[in-house]
Amino acid sequence: MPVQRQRSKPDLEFTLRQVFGKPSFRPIQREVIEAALDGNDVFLQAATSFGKSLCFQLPACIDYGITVVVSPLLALMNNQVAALRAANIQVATINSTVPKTVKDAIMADLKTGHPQTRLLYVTPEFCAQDHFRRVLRVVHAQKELARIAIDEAHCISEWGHDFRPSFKDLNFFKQEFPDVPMICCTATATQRVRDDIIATLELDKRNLKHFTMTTSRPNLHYEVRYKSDDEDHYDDFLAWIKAAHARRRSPERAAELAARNERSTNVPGIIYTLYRRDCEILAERLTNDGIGAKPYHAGLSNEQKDDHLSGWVANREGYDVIVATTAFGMGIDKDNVRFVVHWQIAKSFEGYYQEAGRAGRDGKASLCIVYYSREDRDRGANMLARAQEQKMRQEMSRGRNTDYDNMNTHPDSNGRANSLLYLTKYCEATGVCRHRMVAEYFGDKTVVPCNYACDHCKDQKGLEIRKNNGLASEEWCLTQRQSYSYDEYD
Ligand SMILES: Nc1ncnc2c1ncn2[C@@H]1O[C@H](COP(=O)(O)OP(=O)(O)OP(=O)(O)O)[C@@H](O)[C@H]1O
Repeated sequence: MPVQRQRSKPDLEFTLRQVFGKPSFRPIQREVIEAALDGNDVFLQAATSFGKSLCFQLPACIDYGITVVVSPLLALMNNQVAALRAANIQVATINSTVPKTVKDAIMADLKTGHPQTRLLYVTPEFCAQDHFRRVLRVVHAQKELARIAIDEAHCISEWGHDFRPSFKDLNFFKQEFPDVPMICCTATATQRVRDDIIATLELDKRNLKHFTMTTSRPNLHYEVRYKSDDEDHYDDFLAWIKAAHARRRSPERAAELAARNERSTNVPGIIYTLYRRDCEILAERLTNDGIGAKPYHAGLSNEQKDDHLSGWVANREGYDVIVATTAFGMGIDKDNVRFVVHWQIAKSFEGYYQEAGRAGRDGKASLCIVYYSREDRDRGANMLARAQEQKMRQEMSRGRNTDYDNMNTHPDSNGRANSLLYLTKYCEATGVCRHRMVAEYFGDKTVVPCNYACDHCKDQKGLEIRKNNGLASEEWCLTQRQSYSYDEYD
C-alpha cells in the first residue's frame, strides 16, 4: 500500500522558501515534485545544473518517512549532504568515509522502523548488503520507506558512458518494495539508455511520469580549437586567459570588480586532461606564467587534493584554475566557473557534456573549449579498445558467462565506442550548430536558441579555415596508426 501522506499544495512553495531558501521554482521543478508526491515513479532528465536534486530533496522534507538516495560518487554525496545539513535537514550518509560509530548510529535509527533521518545517501554497493536490506524491510513494514531516488541514473545502463555494475542490482527495490515510488535523475541519457534504465529498475510504465527537459545550456559558448601533435596549444590557451584578465583590468571593469571585492585574475576554470602527468606539468607552466593553477588527480595526497579544491572553491589567489583528470567537479556546486577546457578530446560525448556543464552554473556566459587533434582521437580510441579488452579478459577469467560473441557486441563497448565516435563527429563538424549537435545526441527535439554561442554560428568560414590549417591529415594519422606509435602513450 502506498505510504500515507498529508499535505496541501501551498506546502511546496513554503518548504522551498523556508527550508531551501529559494524564492521560486525553476521551470517544471514543481511539476516533477508534484508527480513524485502523488506517488508516481518519475524519470527526470534535465540539463546539467538544472536543479534535479531538489526534485527528490523537497519531497523528502514533505513526505512521511525516509528517502534513500543512491549516488555513485562520494563527492556528489558529501556535497549534497553538507548543503542539506546547513539547511537543518535530518540527513545522513553511509559510505567509506563515515566512521563506524556514526554508521552504527544511523543503522540503529533505521532499525527502529521509524527513522528520524529524512534523507539517507548511500552507494549502490551498500544497497546490495544484506544487513542494509534487512533494515529497509523493517522500515518498509512500518510504511516509512517514502521514496528511492537514483542520482546519475545513467550509471545503470551498460549502454551509458559511466556504467557501474552494482547499479544493475538496484532492481531489488522494485522487486521487494513495489509500492515505494522511485525517482531517477540524469543529465546524460540517450533514448536507448533511458529505456534500459526503466527496464533494469523494473519501473511500472503505467505509473511512470517521464520528464525529459532540454539539454540546452544557452549561456555556454561551445568552441572546438584544432591542433596537431606538431604544435603545443599551450600558447593559444595562455593568450586567451591573459586576454580575459586584461579585459577585467580595463578601468570600467576594474571599478566593477573592486566594488564586488573581486580580483581581476579571478577567472575560475577547469582544464580537463586525460593524463595525470599533464595535470602537473600544465599547472606548473601556468603558475610560472602568472596564472594561479593547481593540479587535481588521484595520485595526489588527500591533503593536497583538499587544499587545491577548497582554495579553488573559495576563489583563493593562486587557485583560479584546476587542472584535473576526468570526473573532477561532479558534486562540486561552484557557480562562477567561467571556462572549462578539454586539453584533449574527452572520453565520451556524455562525459564531455557533463564536464563542460560544470561551467556557468550561475547562468552567466561561460566558455567551453575542446582542443581537438586527430592524433588524440586515435589515442582515445586506442585507450578505449585496450580498456575494453582488459575488461573482457577479466570477465572471462572470473567465469562470467557473457552472451556477447565478441568485444563489438558488448553493450558497454558499443555504447562507449559510439559515444566517442559522436564526439569525434562533433569536433570535426564545421557545418552545424554545436548546441544542436548536443541536443541531437540526447534525442532532444527542442529547437536550440544558439544566438552566436558556438564557433559555427559565430563564424563558420573562420571555423573551416582553422580546421583545415590546424589538423593533421588523415593520411598522416593512418601511417601513425599503422606504425603503432600511439600504443606507447598512456
Ligand atoms: N528553484 C531554484 N532556485 C534557485 N536555485 C536552485 C533552484 N533549484 C536548484 N537550485 C540550485 O541549482 C544548483 C544546481 O542544482 P543541482 O546540483 O541539483 O543540479 P543538477 O541538476 O543535479 O545538475 P548536475 O547534473 O550538473 O549535477 C544548486 O546550487 C541548487 O541549490
